[in-house]
Amino acid sequence: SSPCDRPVPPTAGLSHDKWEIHPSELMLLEELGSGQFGVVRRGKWRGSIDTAVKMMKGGTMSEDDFIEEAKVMTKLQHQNLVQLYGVCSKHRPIYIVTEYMKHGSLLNYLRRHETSLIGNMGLLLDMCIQVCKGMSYLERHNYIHRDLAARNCLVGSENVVKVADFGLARYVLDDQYTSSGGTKFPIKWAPPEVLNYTRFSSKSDVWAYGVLMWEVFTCGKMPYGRLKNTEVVERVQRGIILERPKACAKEIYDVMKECWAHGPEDRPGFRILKDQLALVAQGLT
Ligand SMILES: CN(C)c1ccc2c(c1)CCN(c1cccc(-c3cc(Nc4ccc(C(=O)N5CCOCC5)cn4)c(=O)n(C)c3)c1CO)C2=O
Repeated sequence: SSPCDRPVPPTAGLSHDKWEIHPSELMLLEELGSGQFGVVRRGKWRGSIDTAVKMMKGGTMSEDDFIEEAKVMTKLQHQNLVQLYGVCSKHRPIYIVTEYMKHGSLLNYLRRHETSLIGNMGLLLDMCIQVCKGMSYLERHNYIHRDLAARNCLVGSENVVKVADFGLARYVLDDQYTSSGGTKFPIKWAPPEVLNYTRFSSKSDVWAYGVLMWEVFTCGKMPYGRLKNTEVVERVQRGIILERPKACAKEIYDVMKECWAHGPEDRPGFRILKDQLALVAQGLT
């Protein structure tokens, strides 16, 4: 697309480091929760722009590497990706400033609205399609999420769903999270090649996307229930997959099953998935 029809990131022209945000232009508001890197607060930027501000707790992130990567991340712009506006990196703790999504995580949204969502297959499918569009954009830019799950997607007004925190897994210092043997490693969203060789790719994101679809059609159930991580690893390596959720039509479950092909090369890419889900959505109307 030509530069003129790409939205100019609001950080443009701020300073020669256009991804650098001046803390004086941020007004910090209520706490939204805390994640891998510490507390996140809602903020107003330049008086009017709604933002979420991650305030990096010391020792949680390899900050210099992230600040370098932030320059790339601010260029990833898509209506189904939570936009990184910039960073405040001239002080400690550093701040990561992103677009604000008023309904919080997709996982909590699904659990909070289960009664109104469970019968609405069209809406659940639309949420999956929005995530697929965001992931298809990342795939096109050879960008791997590494921790795609409903907890890492966010919901805005009018049921807009966006993928958040893509690529951040690379900067987490907690090895309980980064090593596949760690207690915080997302085992239940990981394919065999990640469990065995931590080999991440857009095709391992596709496996995780299949699990995210399962989360959506169960309105936020925990995959594999209360099975221990060791039991899940054993099942996944033996090719046992998640069962079809009651609220999920067979042709939607067929797409989920494609995402769980044992070999990454046998899984479709997000572009293909997008087309398949669009056809299923047409068939539903
Ligand atoms: C390494 N990986 C994968 C990471 C790293 C950091 C994080 C995450 C994964 C995911 C979790 N996380 C995190 C932590 C805290 C906040 C945010 C977080 C929360 C937002 N929004 C909201 C809005 C409302 C509410 C809320 O309280 N409610 C209750 C009432 O009904 C409406 C919803 C919560 N969050 C938001 O817009 N962003 C951008 C980030 C986020 C998401 O960003 C992180 O900060």
